[in-house]
Amino acid sequence: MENRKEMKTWLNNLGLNHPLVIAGPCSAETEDQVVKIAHQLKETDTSILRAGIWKPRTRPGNFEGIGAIGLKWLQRAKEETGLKIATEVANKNHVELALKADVDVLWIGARSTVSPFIVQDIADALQGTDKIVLVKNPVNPDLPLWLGAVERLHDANIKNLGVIHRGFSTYEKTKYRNNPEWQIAIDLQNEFPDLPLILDPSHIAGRRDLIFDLCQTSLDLNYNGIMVETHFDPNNAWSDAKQQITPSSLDQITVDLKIRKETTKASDYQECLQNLRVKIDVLDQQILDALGKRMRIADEIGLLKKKNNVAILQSKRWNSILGKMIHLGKEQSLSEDFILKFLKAIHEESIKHQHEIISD
Ligand SMILES: O=C(O)C(=O)C[C@]1(C(=O)O)C=C[C@@H](O)C=C1
Repeated sequence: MENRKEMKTWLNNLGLNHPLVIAGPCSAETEDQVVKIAHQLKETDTSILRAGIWKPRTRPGNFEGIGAIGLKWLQRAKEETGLKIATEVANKNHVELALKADVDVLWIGARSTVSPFIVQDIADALQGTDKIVLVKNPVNPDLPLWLGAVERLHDANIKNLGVIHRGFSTYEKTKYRNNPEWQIAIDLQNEFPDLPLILDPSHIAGRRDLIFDLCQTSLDLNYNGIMVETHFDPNNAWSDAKQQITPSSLDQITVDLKIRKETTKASDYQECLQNLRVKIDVLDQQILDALGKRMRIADEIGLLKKKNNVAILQSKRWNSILGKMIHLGKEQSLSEDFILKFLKAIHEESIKHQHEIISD
């Protein structure tokens, strides 16, 4: 699969002058709930109403979705509000029922994206559809697996594709329910700049107070839209109560979000930017020169160790470098996390060089 301008056609055809907003309850609970939320969302920037009908839960015993009856409620909401409707599909049966109910947007959930078997079954069932199909990232941080799922759909002649970034599972507890790992979405955009990319801040955050900041970060990273779980009574939602917000909070978020343009031709901006980028280019060159010089010294140490039959790894020395550099980094407003990543990469390369020298 290659990037093509036409990947964005379905999004452009919506004719929006703001990022795409997909919103609606985590789960369809009752007919009244779905229809009421749809009417409230109609008054916001929302174009697509979402609701889970079949809910994959981590552990059994939680509400697992209302099932096919919910599709009728979505259809009614669509008729009354004109919003497009979206739901998650996880197998051939779901696909058939959703297509029969004329669901406009089908998404593949994170737990399905991890399995090429499941994705292939869904792709086969969707073969050639003109519906919009969105692929959530797999639960594990694996870009090829995510793109592989999109490719399977693309190979099934499905043209209206997009991806949803919902974050990645981690064993350690962080402030997020699912770690954003923004770099993965940045790498995805580098490879497929025209594949519509939508943020699901609800599943990344797991709690409503983080949703605004996540949305703002995504817009600063050129995402094309957001998918936000909304409910008129979030605290009493049957699933994911902590991460849902009211339609009016969503409305406020879209008002407060700063939508930045991809770039501008304004001459003062271009001139200033050019000057600053020249400075960065010079510094990048200096950093590379310094890294090259450092590596040649590590090579000399490697030779010395070889002659004297000394081990490559010198933990005491390495820890003292780390401690000193973290301290110096702080003086330059560089985070400990960054300094650690940066130095570890240098150390790894240094060890690789010395290993080649010693085993030569
Ligand atoms: O000081 C050494 O012994 C080195 O080989 C240099 C170096 C480094 O790159 O800084 C590399 C490997 C050791 O684990 C410690 C430090």
